[in-house]
Amino acid sequence: MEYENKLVLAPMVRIGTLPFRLLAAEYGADITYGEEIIDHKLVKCDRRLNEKIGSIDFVEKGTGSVVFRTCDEEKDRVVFQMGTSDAVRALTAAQMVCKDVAAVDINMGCPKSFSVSGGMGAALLTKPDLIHDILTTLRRNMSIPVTCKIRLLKSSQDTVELARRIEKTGVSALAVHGRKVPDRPRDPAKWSEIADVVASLSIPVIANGDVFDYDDFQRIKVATGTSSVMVARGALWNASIFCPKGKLPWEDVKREYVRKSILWDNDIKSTKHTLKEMIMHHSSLELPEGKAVIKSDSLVDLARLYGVEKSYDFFVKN
Ligand SMILES: Cc1cc2nc3c(=O)[nH]c(=O)nc-3n(C[C@H](O)[C@H](O)[C@H](O)COP(=O)(O)O)c2cc1C
Repeated sequence: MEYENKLVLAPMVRIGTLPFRLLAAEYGADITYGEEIIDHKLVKCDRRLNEKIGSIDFVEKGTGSVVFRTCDEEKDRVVFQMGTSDAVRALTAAQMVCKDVAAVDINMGCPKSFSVSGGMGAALLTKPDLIHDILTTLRRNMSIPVTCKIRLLKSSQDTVELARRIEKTGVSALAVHGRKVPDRPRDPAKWSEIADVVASLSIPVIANGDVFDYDDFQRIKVATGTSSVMVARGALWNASIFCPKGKLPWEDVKREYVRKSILWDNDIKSTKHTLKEMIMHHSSLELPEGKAVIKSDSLVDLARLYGVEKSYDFFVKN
């Protein structure tokens, strides 16, 4: 996979499942990251072909829950993002999915206590030897691209130093979220510090942070000097942000998301969570639509709510 000149859907826990990734791609995303999946969880899964819907599922033994679902249509652009703190376990997990995805990415930016206390996510940023171990192990043993996603360190110099070490492991690209570990999402992303990384590396850098409109793609490219841009919240709130002609009405985007969730038999909890996040941004969960989503028990309830019963009938009959 190439990483130059790409519009990228960022990894988002509980959001970046198959229907959301396909939605973003339909609107113009070139590369779509899946939600972070922890290596411990993936290694407990079996790979199964789901003949009913034509997906490839990684299903947890014992519970039967689908941990990762993908399909042939996205094989050349989907990135499997992993949470890990151990090179050997990361490799075991990566080898399980490598034939079904375009690349594997390691999350080195998540500041949440669940990740950090397990030595994953942003905890890795202070362990350059472990980063080296994980990335070189994956690189040497995998034929698909390996990448990672970091946050900024305390000083720009520290970030550049770490980015240079990461580049030496042979990764194909580096995504940089322009915030530091203690920063909140409302703090502005520091595009100038991403620019320092871009200027110091030869591999493609994917700039991430505060892209909310199509015009922002050009602004962040100019400000950072890179050609590839990753979007999280801007895509969550309206996945058609990737359309060069401008965003579609969010009502249409939401309905298309529900339709795809039905066709790909998406987990109802994850579908509701994504819809609630969209509604909270544009309106309120206290209004009738929000209340109805909260009350929905199944995809058929959501099909009725959004007037896409035909998709549900198609799903049931086929
Ligand atoms: C709902 C949500 C879930 C996220 N989950 C992940 C994740 O699984 N892995 C990751 O590396 N970053 C995750 N992030 C961080 C985003 O990928 C991104 O780095 C951050 O939101 C900044 O981009 P933005 O300004 O476009 O939102 C998440 C962000 C949001 C809003």
